[in-house]
Amino acid sequence: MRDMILNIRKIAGKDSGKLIPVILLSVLDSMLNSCMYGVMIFILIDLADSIFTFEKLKLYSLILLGVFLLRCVTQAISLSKVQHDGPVISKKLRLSLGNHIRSLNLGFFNQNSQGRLNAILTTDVSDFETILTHCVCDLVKAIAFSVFSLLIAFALDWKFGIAIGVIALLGLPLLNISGTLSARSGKRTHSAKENVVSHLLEYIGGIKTFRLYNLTGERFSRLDDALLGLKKESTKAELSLLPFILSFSTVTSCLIPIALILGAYLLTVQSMEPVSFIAVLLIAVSVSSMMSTLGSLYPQVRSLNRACENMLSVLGEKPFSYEKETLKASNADIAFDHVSFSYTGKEQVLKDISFAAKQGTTTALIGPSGSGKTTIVSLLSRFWDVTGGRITIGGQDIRDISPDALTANMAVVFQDVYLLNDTIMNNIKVGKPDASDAEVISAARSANCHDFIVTMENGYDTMIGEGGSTISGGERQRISIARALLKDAPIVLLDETTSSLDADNEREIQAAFDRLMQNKTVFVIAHRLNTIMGADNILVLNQGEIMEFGNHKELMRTGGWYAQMVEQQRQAEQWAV
Ligand SMILES: Nc1ncnc2c1ncn2[C@@H]1O[C@H](COP(=O)(O)OP(=O)(O)OP(=O)(O)O)[C@@H](O)[C@H]1O
Repeated sequence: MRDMILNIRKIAGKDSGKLIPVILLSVLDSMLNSCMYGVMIFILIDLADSIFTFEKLKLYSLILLGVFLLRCVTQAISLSKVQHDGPVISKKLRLSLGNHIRSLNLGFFNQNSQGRLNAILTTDVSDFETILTHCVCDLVKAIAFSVFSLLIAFALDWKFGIAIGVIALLGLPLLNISGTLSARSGKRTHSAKENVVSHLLEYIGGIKTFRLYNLTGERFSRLDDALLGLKKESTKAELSLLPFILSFSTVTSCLIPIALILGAYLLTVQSMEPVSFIAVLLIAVSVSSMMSTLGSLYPQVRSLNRACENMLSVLGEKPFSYEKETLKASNADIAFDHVSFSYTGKEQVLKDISFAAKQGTTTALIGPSGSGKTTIVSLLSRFWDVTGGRITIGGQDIRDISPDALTANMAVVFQDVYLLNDTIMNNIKVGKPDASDAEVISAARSANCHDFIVTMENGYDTMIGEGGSTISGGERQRISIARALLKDAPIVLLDETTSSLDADNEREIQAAFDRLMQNKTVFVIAHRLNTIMGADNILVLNQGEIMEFGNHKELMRTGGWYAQMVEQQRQAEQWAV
């Protein structure tokens, strides 16, 4: 329990303090509830003593009405606080989780499936909110009511107080076992849920591929298996808890017959008034039902720890460290200084890479598939941190600069163009959120996408589906080029930029890039050699090592891998002619 409270404080921070008034109001509500029983006992005593007058009726009615109204107010305040604070806590939590995830290197996503992250951001956050704001308060009410009732029972007759206390103590181990079981089975059910979400996301995202390869049936059966797994785990969880919840409620139900037998005995030996006997029976019935509520709430509250642990596992991941919020460099010269890198910590993907790219120059990265071209560009964008050596911009180590400041200085057009589920106008404005419509249109013209945009039904206000699913690959790429043009950043990273364009488009786009590249430091990954022959430097990579470095002429003179590739391409073109 102590761990859980510490975890709640770690996660909700100052917001966990918002719970204190709600918990106090719950205690007050339970106290008022017990008061009503107290008043009823007084009425019974007065009736038994035949001193129940009209004046007393008025007094008791007034007290009961007052207590009732006070309870209404208490519950209204508590409920409105819960309704207000709950969504605030979950909103802040989702934002802080999202913000934290944003600051992590991409290795985090290699180790955490989309299904797991999805389950944490949705299920765990809403479980945390619901359990914390509703179940915890109900649990406090049930405990407080039982304690107050126990005190009243003691006041009426200490023997009844002891009887209720003993029953409660007998139930505690059962309650503890069901809480522990619930926590364990909750973990298994949660991981089955993660599995379902992963399969669901894969099924939706890969539906085109599955259809093309006739895999819809097989993939659907995997999803079906995952759903079956979830059903099994949920049923197992319910069934494993059932005996303990039932035993707990049987033990607590024993309160009523015990009170009856004990009361009957005390009545016969004349050590108890009949009226006290009836009052004690009333208390036994209400405590018994309150303890049953406790039995079903406690396992739920214990599962709060699972949600806390999952969220803390994300929040505990170390974000990128940096010293400076802005990049203050006099130029955009980029240098790789003995850089090595491994995604897994085992296999070296880049080995001792050193080269310099001066501002205003274009460096083309070429080499066989898997040689490390994309990795170089990813390291420059600080999607990952180098494992050896350093990368500098204008002499500053990029690890000293905040990832936001770094990417603010880069315009990127990667292979996988992701467009938002928003209008074309807003998708291009991603490059410069405060750009005017005229600037957007000018960038779109330069990227050769204005013409196709204006033919669309709503022009620049046309909505693009999630990921850009409603437009063609070439159109998606040209919109992302317009974004890069609009951003006009000092560093430009291009990855396979012209692969989805036809020859006419490619010429026009190339002209737009030539304008964009002026006085910028450009890195371009291209498989077609004719697009990079004019580059200032060509870096040929092989298995993570620099094989050749120089401009087209220099590399042709050395007659290495690059020269062979150019020769092969020439011959292929001649064959084609
Ligand atoms: N996220 C990742 N986790 C683990 N290994 C990775 C990851 N991304 C790439 N790799 C591995 O790193 C190596 C270099 O990959 P990279 O994508 O940089 O090559 P590339 O030269 O750009 O290839 P291509 O031309 O096919 O795009 C490959 O062996 C690849 O399998």
